[in-house]
Amino acid sequence: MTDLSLAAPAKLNLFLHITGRRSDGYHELQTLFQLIDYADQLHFTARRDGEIVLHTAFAGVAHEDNLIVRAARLLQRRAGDVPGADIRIDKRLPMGGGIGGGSSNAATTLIGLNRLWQLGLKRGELMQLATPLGADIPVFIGGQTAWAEGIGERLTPIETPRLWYLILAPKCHVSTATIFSHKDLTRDTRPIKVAAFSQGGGQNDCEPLVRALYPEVDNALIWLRNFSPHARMSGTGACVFAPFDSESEAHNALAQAPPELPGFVAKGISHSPLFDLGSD
Ligand SMILES: C[C@](O)(CO)[C@H](O)COP(=O)(O)OP(=O)(O)OC[C@H]1O[C@@H](n2ccc(N)nc2=O)[C@H](O)[C@@H]1O
Ligand SMILES: Nc1ncnc2c1ncn2[C@@H]1O[C@H](COP(=O)(O)OP(=O)(O)OP(=O)(O)O)[C@@H](O)[C@H]1O
Repeated sequence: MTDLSLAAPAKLNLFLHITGRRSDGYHELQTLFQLIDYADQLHFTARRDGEIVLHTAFAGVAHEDNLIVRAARLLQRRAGDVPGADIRIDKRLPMGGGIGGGSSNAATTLIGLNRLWQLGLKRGELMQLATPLGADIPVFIGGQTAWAEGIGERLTPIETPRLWYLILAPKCHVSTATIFSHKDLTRDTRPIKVAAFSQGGGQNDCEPLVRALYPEVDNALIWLRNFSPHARMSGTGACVFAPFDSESEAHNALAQAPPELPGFVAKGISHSPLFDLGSD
């Protein structure tokens, strides 16, 4: 019997500027993390023997490399003696899609096991613990749509217009590490203020490079721009998205998508279900 089931929602990077590079190789960036109501679902059950067992197999990802298992072990190391957990996941988010699937799974695991094991760690403590595991994890632990700086971990919650998004997942896998280490990546965008973004400024600095390397992403953006001039890539891709005022407009566009462009429609949300679970 499952003790706790929690969602792990996706994010879109409404824009992504790379403003510099730190001495440890990580990039300084500015982005707006828009949370959406499209999610994986994780199920946690306590064990008695201290083991962490993920029962759902992922193609191409070893058990110990899975961000769910790595997050659970991180918390276990921090907490010491814990009962362990059986974990299952209903996976919907495309892997390597730039919409934060792995990071969100890790965040939900930390919030879920913190509750299941009754550790009482505060949200800020979980965020700090998680940042070395993935720069995108803190925003999911926070559970709020946010403006982000630093390597993506300095977060300021922000209200965004209530929009629907059509997200397309071209059938290619883009490695975040490959894009961030590429010689042709633009790394010197000047920082902007929130107001400049709200007035229509901002772009995704990874987009030109990923489009050049992956024709599937390029074609997806060309197709989507027939419906919206605001179509953009999320993160380091491969997913691209466009905003719509209504759910029906987004579904109407999705219905016309060619077979090589699977996708889904999601609503932008200001708070995820995890927001109510963390304690500050
Ligand atoms: C592209 C974004 O998804 C935008 O939200 C994130 O910046 C990526 O976040 P993430 O997938 O959680 O990234 P990590 O797992 O921490 O790092 C993956 C790879 O991207 C590089 N990386 C990541 C974030 C960042 N600010 N600068 C980087 O250079 C890291 O060096 C690493 O090689
Ligand atoms: N639980 C997990 N879910 C998805 N991918 C995972 C998971 N654990 C490990 N991975 C590995 O991490 C890689 C990146 O996964 P993820 O879905 O987070 O990328 P992404 O969508 O590009 O995310 P981001 O926007 O954070 O860069 C995957 O290709 C996979 O090899």
